[in-house]
Amino acid sequence: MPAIEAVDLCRTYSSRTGWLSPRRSHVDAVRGVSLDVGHGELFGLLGPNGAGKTTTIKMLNTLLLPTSGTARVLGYDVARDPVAVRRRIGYIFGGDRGLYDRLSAMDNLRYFAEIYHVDPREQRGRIAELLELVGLSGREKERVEGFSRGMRQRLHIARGLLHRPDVLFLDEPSIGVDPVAARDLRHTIRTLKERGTTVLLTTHYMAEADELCDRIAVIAAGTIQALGTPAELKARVTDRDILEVEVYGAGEEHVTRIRRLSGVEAVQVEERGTAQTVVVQSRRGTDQHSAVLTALGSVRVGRVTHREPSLEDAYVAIVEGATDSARATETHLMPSSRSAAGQGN
Ligand SMILES: Nc1ncnc2c1ncn2[C@@H]1O[C@H](COP(=O)(O)OP(=O)(O)OP(=O)(O)O)[C@@H](O)[C@H]1O
Repeated sequence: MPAIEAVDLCRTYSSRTGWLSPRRSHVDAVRGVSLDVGHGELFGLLGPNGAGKTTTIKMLNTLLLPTSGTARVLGYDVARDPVAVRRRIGYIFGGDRGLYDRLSAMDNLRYFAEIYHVDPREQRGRIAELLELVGLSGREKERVEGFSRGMRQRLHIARGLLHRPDVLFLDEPSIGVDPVAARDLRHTIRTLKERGTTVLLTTHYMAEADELCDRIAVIAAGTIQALGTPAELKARVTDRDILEVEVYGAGEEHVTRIRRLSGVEAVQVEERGTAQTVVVQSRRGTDQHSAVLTALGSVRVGRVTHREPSLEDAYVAIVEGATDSARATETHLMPSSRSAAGQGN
């Protein structure tokens, strides 16, 4: 039996908008997600903003009811047995919520230990052990308001582990933390895995996912687009050459021109202060160097480098593939919807 099992999970949000003439709108946030996470596995959920990651996690940890489909955590059905699920899981999300700033780290943990019904005789020992695990020993008497973002995140993790959950949901734990704090967080997450905790992690940082995850599901537009080990996902782009071009002031028209070049499979633009890095994925052997420079026209160009494909390139290829097929479906649907409108006139 897997630690987490989802079968065809769907969630539609319905909301009313407008006051005088209210209208109901629907968003299909998750559309048929199926996955299994093994005991002690560190499983990553990656995807662009709005892909449905948080909605999926919230259905698995009982905060949201699925519209359809089923999910079990440690054998308990999330919809029918939410209390049994909650007793055995921890949920840690990035950001500022969930801690009391005016209290010390120790008082925060004592307070949550009470809420989680941790046996009073065990509280002291467990809190000391968790402070050690997350590297906050010696800082426990300080108020949380003086903590850096990284320290807060580590305190969040300690809080989420107070009741010794077997399964931990980590929703973007490293959001907004500096590289050194992010490395410490990764160390903590790895230690949790070594201790046998099952972890479901969402992150926007590919290097983090590559380093930590046993398997990864890439989710876009509410469905799983690819699932496999980091090596398996990377294997999808081993037949590609990667060209990185540092530019100053490239616009959408330049990116579109590069996308249209024969042999180009995907283009991604990363903003880096005043500069941008245009990452061009092309079929292996189709040298794009001069064609890309021509497409950039008079845009100032800095360093140009060729490199091996990474997990991030695989991710971009998968997400762009999903966007292209969604566009193709829309285009495919458009003529018939137009003609339907035409018939009505
Ligand atoms: N409470 C809500 N009511 C209506 N729509 C919602 C609600 N929560 C999320 N959505 C919509 O559902 C879709 C999926 O959102 P979700 O937060 O699950 O994505 P995500 O992958 O976690 O995104 P991010 O990386 O930005 O956190 C988005 O289109 C979002 O706007």
